[in-house]
Amino acid sequence: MLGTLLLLVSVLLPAGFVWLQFALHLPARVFIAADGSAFLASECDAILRVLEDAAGERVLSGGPPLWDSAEESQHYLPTKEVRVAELPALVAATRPGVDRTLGLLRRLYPLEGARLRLADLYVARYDADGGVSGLQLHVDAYTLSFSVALNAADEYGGGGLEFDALGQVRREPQGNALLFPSKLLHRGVPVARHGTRFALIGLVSV
Ligand SMILES: O=C(O)CCC(=O)C(=O)O
Ligand SMILES: [Fe+2]
Repeated sequence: MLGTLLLLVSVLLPAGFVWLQFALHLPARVFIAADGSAFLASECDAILRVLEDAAGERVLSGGPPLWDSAEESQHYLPTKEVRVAELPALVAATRPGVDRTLGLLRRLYPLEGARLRLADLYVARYDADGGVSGLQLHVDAYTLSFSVALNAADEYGGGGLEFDALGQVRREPQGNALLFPSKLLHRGVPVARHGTRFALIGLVSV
């Protein structure tokens, strides 16, 4: 019994140490990947088209609504999310941009060559009328996070991603990605007045 316990501790200690290193020593910096360095506007349009088609098919087939599937959310908060892995066409449409974004994370944060693992990838939506309009202040469950603006900021009123420490709401143009350490407090500002905001969210463990 004691032998098993010791073995467990000796395995957990280095893993815990590595986690602490990254979680606590990452610079509290938010980077903006602009001008197609993360996602092209055309790739964002393609992603939204896949979602629109999938939502339509669900209605036709009488299946559960596409945007009803937030059980796997990391948040104990109401969200409207579609997991990318649920739809093969969504996996294909997001892959080039996700690969570029992971490359940027590798270059921008001091990760000492550590392997990055995409722990979760989903599209979040916020609607001005009805449903979920925003997401209250929180930290994410992993080490690094990114949020890609899938649609143009003039398609919704209010909205955007706010970082507590920056005291600034970022309403990015389509295709721009915000890259940040997961433990920086942030929130999805409620979409008010009109429209819908779509964001592709990636959570990365190191
Ligand atoms: O709305 C966003 O851009 C970020 C969403 C978010 O923080 C999350 O899903 O954890
Ligand atoms: Fe978050």
